[in-house]
Amino acid sequence: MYTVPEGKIIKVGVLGATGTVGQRFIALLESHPYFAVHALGASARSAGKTYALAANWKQTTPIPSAVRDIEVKPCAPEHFKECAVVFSGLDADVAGDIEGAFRTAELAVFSNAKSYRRDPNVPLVVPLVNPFHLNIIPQQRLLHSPPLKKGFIVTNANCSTTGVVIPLAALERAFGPVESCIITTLQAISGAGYPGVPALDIFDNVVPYISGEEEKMEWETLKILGELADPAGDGTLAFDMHAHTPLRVSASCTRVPVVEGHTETVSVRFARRPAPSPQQVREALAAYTPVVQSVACPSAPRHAIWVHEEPDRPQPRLDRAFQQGAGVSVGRVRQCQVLDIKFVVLSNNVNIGAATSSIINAEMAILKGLVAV
Ligand SMILES: NC(=O)C1=CN([C@@H]2O[C@H](COP(=O)(O)OP(=O)(O)OC[C@H]3O[C@@H](n4cnc5c(N)ncnc54)[C@H](OP(=O)(O)O)[C@@H]3O)[C@@H](O)[C@H]2O)C=CC1
Ligand SMILES: N[C@@H](CC(=O)OP(=O)(O)O)C(=O)O
Repeated sequence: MYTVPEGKIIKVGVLGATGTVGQRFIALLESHPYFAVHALGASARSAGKTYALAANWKQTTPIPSAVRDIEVKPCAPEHFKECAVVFSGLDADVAGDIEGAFRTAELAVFSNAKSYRRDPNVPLVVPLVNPFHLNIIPQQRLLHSPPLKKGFIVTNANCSTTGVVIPLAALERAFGPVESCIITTLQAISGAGYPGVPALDIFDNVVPYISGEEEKMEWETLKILGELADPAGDGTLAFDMHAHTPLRVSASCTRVPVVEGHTETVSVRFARRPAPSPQQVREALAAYTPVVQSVACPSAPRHAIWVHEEPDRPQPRLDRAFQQGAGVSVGRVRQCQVLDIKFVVLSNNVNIGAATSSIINAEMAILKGLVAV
């Protein structure tokens, strides 16, 4: 493993820097031990302005002084060529073409958009779950036309998927495969970006539909919890989509009048009989230590999963800022009369659901020697 020498600065760029996720990147990177923001990109509406003028800043901390006067550039690779890492918070409508062009220009892209999540050579990485999926990057480079030396794309997951796969990974590590999982989400309005859902739609209301969200959750969970395998034994890697035991996931997604923090109610059935007890599940969740913690990624949370004993937790307003939103909070672990166990999970959709995941993924890729720094 590569170790970033003390005092070394790694230049990074942020695409979609003015948006909800982009602003969170900027806020988090301000105190990062070795990443320094070097270039910012957004649409033609913002390009040419200083960041302070272009961004309608909505974070609870002030705009970092180091970025206030940086000129926002169009999202073209030539403006980012000095960046070892490029984070993307681009709108999905444009992310596919722009991120693809950045990869072709030999840049390392860590994306929040859905555009490449289903690509068989692009890892879909929730850093507290499957950082070993980064191992497909050399193959991704090789299969690119022309083959690449440095460029690649890593995606992170849909924010609701992220919240649920962390406890599911902990349960699978402790008790073996989960067979079925039924999820209902209560998603915050910040998940829809800015300005997001109109006030007249969400105030005093619950909207029981988020376009494409249920399908993403049901599919992404299988890629993330699956293995990166070599099915033909010829060195060609492929994601096995949890093939060792079929995993059935059913998601129902709703939008609720919460600003930040996605709540999800989750019921699971294990393959193993007898199933673990609620107390065994609580202990396994609390004990879960992801690899990114043991290799000291600076943005990894100290507790991947915080297990609440109080009967009325987790709650978005109380728990979304815990550990800067880098872990998840679980509570109400109890017996399920239909499947085996049910619980509630709360994750910060803009932090571990988006920007924090990309940052830890980049830290891990650097430690693995996959990024030219
Ligand atoms: N919000 C969340 O909780 C999560 C979001 N995501 C994903 O992250 C991405 C960003 O989401 P979010 O921050 O919420 O979205 P926003 O709508 O808040 O921000 C979108 C960003 O994309 C930029 N942009 C839009 N059009 C163009 C263009 N033609 N060329 C260059 N830049 C453009 C905008 O720049 P400008 O200001 O100049 O218009 C802005 O910086 C999306 O793909 C989303 O699906 C993933 C997980 C969670
Ligand atoms: N759709 C999610 C956020 C998001 O943008 O997800 P994705 O990156 O999968 O499109 C939400 O509204 O909360």
